[in-house]
Amino acid sequence: MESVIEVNQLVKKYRKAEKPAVDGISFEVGKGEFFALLGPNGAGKTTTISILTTTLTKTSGSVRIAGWDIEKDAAQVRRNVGIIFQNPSLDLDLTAEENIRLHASIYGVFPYRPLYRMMPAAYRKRVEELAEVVGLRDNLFRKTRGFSGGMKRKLEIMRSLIHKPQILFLDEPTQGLDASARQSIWAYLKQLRQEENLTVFLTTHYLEEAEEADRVCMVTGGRIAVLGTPDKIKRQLAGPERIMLGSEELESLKSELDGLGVAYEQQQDTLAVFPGQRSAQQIVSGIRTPLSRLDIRQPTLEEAYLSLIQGGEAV
Ligand SMILES: Nc1ncnc2c1ncn2[C@@H]1O[C@H](COP(=O)(O)OP(=O)(O)OP(=O)(O)O)[C@@H](O)[C@H]1O
Repeated sequence: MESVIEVNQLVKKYRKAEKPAVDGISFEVGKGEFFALLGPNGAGKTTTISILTTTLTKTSGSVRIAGWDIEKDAAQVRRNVGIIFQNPSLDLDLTAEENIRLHASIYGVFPYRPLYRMMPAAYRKRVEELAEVVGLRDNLFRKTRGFSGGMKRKLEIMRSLIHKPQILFLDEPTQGLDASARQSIWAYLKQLRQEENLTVFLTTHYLEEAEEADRVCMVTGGRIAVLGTPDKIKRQLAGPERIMLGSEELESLKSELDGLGVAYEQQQDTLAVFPGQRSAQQIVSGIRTPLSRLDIRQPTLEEAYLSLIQGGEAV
């Protein structure tokens, strides 16, 4: 897969800081990929995303975005990325559309005209398409001061996509939004990824959002602790799947499991069985004791994340 983000041995040491906020990280993100950067407070996520979007200078290392060097070709990098930061940065005295128009002309995507109807047809078409998908069509010409948090976020997403960037950077984009606003923003981003092959680079504290990612990179203390698909991370950090067994005759079940030589752990009236090299089917077919519960539980990303931050050290 073609890489659109290439980060090599990136280091950022703030002035007067004792140790680097970002301490030699390297990774690549492929075109169209959904990549999530996850980590506890102070891990270095905002620092990393700020360097990648040219709003902060690095100490050392190299970064290429859409093939362009973030320092030598900063203008081209900016043309190819859309950015949504933690704090909304809309002008509340302008209408939704005016906010977008201003942004589009600052970026040099469309020339500024004082009225919407005087803007080029291509601009109006893009605005209307985006407004339709995010569901802001009826509010496009209203002042943003009265917008809810969710509406403001949707407008920011529209604004960040007006110049058809290849990569969208989102720094905790759904912070402070309710579950339904979060869900509709994610549904919209999914649609864009499918329709425009957009690459999405996300930092988040919401683990269920990272669960949807193609790959997750967990950072702690400015270093990569683990990088891979959510499935790989779960297996690596939270251990393998468990078979959850319940029975009215728990003692008999335990002695059968002992006889089969499989490891298990009692959790109240349920036994969590660790299948090891065997399949769940092989284990269950060796059991005669009647079962009242049988299910297979995968570790969640939440469990993986907790085991990482409690463990503290890089895996
Ligand atoms: N402008 C700054 N000057 C000095 N140190 C800073 C500055 N910005 C961040 N830091 C430090 O760099 C480290 C990484 O911070 P950063 O904001 O990148 O982490 P984060 O993972 O985004 O955290 P959060 O989830 O809380 O946003 C922290 O120790 C922080 O205190």
